[in-house]
Amino acid sequence: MGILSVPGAALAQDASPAAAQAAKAQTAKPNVVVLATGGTIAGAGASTVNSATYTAAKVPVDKLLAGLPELAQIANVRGEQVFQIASESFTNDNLLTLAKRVSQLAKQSDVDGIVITHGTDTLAETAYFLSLTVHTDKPIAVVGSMRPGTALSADGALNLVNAVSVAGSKDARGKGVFVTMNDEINTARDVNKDINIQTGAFKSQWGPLGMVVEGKNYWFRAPVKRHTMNSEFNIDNIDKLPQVDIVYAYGSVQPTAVNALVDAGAKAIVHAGTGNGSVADRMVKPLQDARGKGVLIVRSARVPYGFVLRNAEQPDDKYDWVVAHDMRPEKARLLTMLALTKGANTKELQRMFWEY
Ligand SMILES: NC(=O)C[C@H](N)C(=O)O
Repeated sequence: MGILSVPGAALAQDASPAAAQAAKAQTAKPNVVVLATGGTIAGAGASTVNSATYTAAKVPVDKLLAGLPELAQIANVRGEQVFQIASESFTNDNLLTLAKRVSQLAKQSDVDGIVITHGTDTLAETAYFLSLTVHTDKPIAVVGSMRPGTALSADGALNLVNAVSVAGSKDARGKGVFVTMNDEINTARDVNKDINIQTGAFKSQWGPLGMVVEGKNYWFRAPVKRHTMNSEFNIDNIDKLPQVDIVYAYGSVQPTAVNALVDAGAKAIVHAGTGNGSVADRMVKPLQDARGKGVLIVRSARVPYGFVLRNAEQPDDKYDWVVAHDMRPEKARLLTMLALTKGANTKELQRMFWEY
């Protein structure tokens, strides 16, 4: 073995404690904590051909990590089981518990990055919630899989290795919360689940930030919207989220749902409108009435791409409504809930939709 290949060989020239420490820091692996919440990445099917028929949230985190010896080459990894649920069953309480734990860990000097394993159905929502509420510049990677580990061509193993790699990387610092699926690094704000049966399910309409290939990150863009360190929301100060619900638009839609939600105490209603957030004529009055009772109205679109323009389709200024910009209804709901924890009015909420 040549002298150059001996780790710490440089110490031979300068054996001072400071130099030794610097050399150690250079070769030391990052400490990454994996918070497991369930989902298909922890799922198991009856046979290798069961890629879509299986039970989610079965495999405990220690078993998941033990099955991936590759992780030890990238980082010092330890796991914590926060929940064991399929992500369609996530609640506001789950979001609060998870975000508070992420925030605690991010403050620890012995943690360099955090990975959250999660079901894919609401993964993009949780990732966005974390990016809005956790004040840290440490990388947070949220990851899932489209196939259980028992299936042929299971995608969870590489997705998780890539998540740990990104969470442990210095070059990912300050860039917020990521979703690392299918070799791509997407920013939490933009990414959504767009396909429900293939491994390339997560897409951002504005493109990924980069890719992970063989444990190395290749960055092409950086997020421009406010997140993590620059957010005005802080999970350490939030213990409860207000009721915000979504009303879906379709031909023949009736005001039944809007009226029921107002009666049930909704503080805001996100309208998942057709086209550019358009609203059926028979829905305008019920939404105006809701606004009259103090309920915030957010006009979003059920169309997955593009963005809703203010005062196009409906006179938002006149009705005192807010537009969700390019946020899908389920993500618009999260930002609206957080805005309400600060007592935001429609003007402030609209400002937030432009900024986050
Ligand atoms: N691929 C998945 O993870 C889907 C599953 N239903 C979940 O979100 O937990």
